[in-house]
Amino acid sequence: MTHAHPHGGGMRTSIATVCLSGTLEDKLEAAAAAGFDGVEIFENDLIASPASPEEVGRLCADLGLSIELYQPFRDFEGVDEDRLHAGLRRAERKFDVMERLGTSTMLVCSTVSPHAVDDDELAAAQLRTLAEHASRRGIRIAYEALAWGRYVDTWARSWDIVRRGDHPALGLCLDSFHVLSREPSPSGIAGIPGEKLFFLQLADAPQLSMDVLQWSRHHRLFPRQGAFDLPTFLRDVLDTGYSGPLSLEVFNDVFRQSDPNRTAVDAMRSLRTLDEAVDHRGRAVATERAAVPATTGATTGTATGAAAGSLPGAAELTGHAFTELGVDARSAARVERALATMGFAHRGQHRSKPVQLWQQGTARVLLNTVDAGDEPGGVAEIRALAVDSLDPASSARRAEALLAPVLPRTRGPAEADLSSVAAPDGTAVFFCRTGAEDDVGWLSDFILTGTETAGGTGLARTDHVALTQPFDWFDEAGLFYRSVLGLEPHHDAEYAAPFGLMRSRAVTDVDGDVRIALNSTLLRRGEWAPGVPDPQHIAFASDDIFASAQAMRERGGEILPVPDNYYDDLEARLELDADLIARMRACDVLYDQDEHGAFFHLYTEMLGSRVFFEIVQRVGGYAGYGSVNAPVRMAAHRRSRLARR
Ligand SMILES: O=C(O)c1ccc(O)c(O)c1
Ligand SMILES: [Mg+2]
Repeated sequence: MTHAHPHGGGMRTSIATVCLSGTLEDKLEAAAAAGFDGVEIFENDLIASPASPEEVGRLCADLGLSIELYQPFRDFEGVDEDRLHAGLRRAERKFDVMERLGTSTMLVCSTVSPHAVDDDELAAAQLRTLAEHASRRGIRIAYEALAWGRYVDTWARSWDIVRRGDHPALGLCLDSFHVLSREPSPSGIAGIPGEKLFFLQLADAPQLSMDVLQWSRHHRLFPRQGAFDLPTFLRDVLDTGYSGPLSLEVFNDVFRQSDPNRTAVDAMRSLRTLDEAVDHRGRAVATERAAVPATTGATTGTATGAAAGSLPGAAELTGHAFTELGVDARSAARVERALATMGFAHRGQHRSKPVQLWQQGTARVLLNTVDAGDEPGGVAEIRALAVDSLDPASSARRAEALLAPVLPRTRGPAEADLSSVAAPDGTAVFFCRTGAEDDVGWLSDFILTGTETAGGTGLARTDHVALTQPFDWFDEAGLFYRSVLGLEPHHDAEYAAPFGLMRSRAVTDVDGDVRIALNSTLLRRGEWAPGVPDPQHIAFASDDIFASAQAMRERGGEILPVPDNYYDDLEARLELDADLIARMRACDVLYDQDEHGAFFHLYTEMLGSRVFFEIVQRVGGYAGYGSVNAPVRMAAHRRSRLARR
């Protein structure tokens, strides 16, 4: 079902000033720069501004922003006569402000006042009076049920009151947080008449069991960053015939402190991604890949048109093409030795740049020599990851349409015309088509050394790339990879590690050909955490990890030692074959299992400042990343670093 929008030009996009950090002026400039059509002005932002309402109105107009809403007006309804008159007087003064700003919709949220009474008939009558006053000024009232409202705390009850109020200037404001925090799959929204739906606020959130007010005020996220089913919610709202803006209203402790320009871009990317999810999936399947023929790079009409310009569907990805490590004079030998003992061959040398190509199977690692830093052991970090796409040009256009910063070509390791964009943490993401007939030929930038990859240790391909994200960018990064590469998030996990709580989330394509694992500390890290600047790693897939481990040891490879206690615990927890445990113990192989199958993995030591390698074997469709074993790995890395001091 497609929604031809009545105005043809697509729905307006809007963002509440409360989503962004800084002064009102900072917020407005950031919203405009990210391409929003309008804003919700939060009263506190206006009160703190030295600009008069007229000046704010003019600034918005100059920036091309409409003021879609003024909010919030609190604790109005369900009161005695004296309080009603005080409320109406207060409202008239706010209508004055709105007139001077040039905006005509005021949000009234359901009362939390101890003076209010539980009487929907009274609330409806008083809101009708408010709407009557508003309509004389050309203003409309949008009534919103706060999830923690004193009496009115569901959308259904707020809609019932609006209906009873029965005034053309009285309508409903739906806020996805208030609705979905209480009712994950609400029914009946599509039955609201579109003309009574005055405003729509969109916010996502992680699934948390906590006080709903705290949940709302601290943990909201932009759509597709959390756990709410926003595509279905938005579909329902569009089915009403709603034609107002799609407005983001996200209260989030991190966004309140972050560069507003960056947050506004994240917000716009989120809206475009949501818009596409509504459009592509119809009603039910959240994880289905967009049914767009990848090789045509076809663009899709979107449900709301909120994706300004056209958003090419995500092209099918077929694997990791390469991962680029930056190494310096001190770390290079160690990284090269680790690759050699893992059975990689130094297969090529770049024609004009200090870049080596190492390969085994289809697993490719580029070593790019960079300037030395001051880390003990030398710099070693992941600078780029490259995916193979059936249509790299379309992938690059999609990334641009999703506001990914396009990187200058000189930044890349290749001379072929490879497009790349910067992920939130600065990692470059390249789109390749390695070995295809119409390959842009990044491999031909390398002069082959003649060393062949035969005689490796049985590593077939890159299984996943794991990137540690700065605390503040975790949700932004998850949305970035999800939307730009068309991946789906899986395996959110939290675990207690030696240096703090960790959070991990993987984003993968449907076939598991491209897997990116994101990790972060759950809280900001203090001073105590070890001198490890956020480790990163590349995992390679083996079909026989014991043979790979054996071959690696024969070449003098160092496998990260795993404590005996780990195997004793494994023996206690799981009924595994004693021989199997003995083999794991002998090879320092870790183990995990899920409902699909089993997972065996081993690690190298830390190489240089922050990189190590992993070898993994997935058996029977195991879909995770062994995060249960991460604390053991972290403790072992800590020990080996101390030993090397
Ligand atoms: O947290 C609040 O008080 C608050 C205020 C206005 C809103 O629109 C909202 O959703 C929440
Ligand atoms: Mg709201």
